[in-house]
Amino acid sequence: MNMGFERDHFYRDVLLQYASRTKIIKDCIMGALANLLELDEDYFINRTTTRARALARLGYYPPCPRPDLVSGFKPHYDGGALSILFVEENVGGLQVLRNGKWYNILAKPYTLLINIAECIESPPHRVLTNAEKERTSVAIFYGVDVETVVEPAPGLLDEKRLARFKKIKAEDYYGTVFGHFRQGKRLINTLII
Ligand SMILES: O=C(O)CCC(=O)C(=O)O
Ligand SMILES: [Fe+2]
Repeated sequence: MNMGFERDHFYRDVLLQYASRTKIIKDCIMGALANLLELDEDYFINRTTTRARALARLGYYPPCPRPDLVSGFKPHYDGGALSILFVEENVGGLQVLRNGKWYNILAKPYTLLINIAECIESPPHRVLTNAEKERTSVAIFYGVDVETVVEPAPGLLDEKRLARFKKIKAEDYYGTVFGHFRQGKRLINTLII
């Protein structure tokens, strides 16, 4: 019997089911966010659905004897539209930067952490290593439609609120965003007007 195949198959089914269910959450949040910003309710949903990529990243952080010297995940901004993160409870490590201070984000049982990503506005975050406990996480990154243009929403601009960033085709965004990340730079900074 090919146990490897059986396992892979099961794993794929679970991941697909998880991703399609969290996609419903993604659409709820995209709709609510558009409503809050007084844009058309479908504004973000239309740009993150048809040919949008979704990516899963499974993180395993082994215990590390020197958390003071080794980071789990360097400070970064998530790419795309929205990330949904499932982390182990009781193992901290995730931190978000706000007003120059890193805040611990603790996971409660049965909760998902939602992170707005860079095409809307991502907070910088990082993961610290833990000296005693191992940690696993499942992140699903919901991206933007490859045929869309990432731009300041026209509905949010007027003569007093001018665009602060140039537009970029989603295709070009994805083509260059990881290269910038690897170099410790931010693509968005190259779009400042
Ligand atoms: O593992 C985590 O808790 C966060 C990982 C993360 O920020 C990412 O994969 O972008
Ligand atoms: Fe992240």
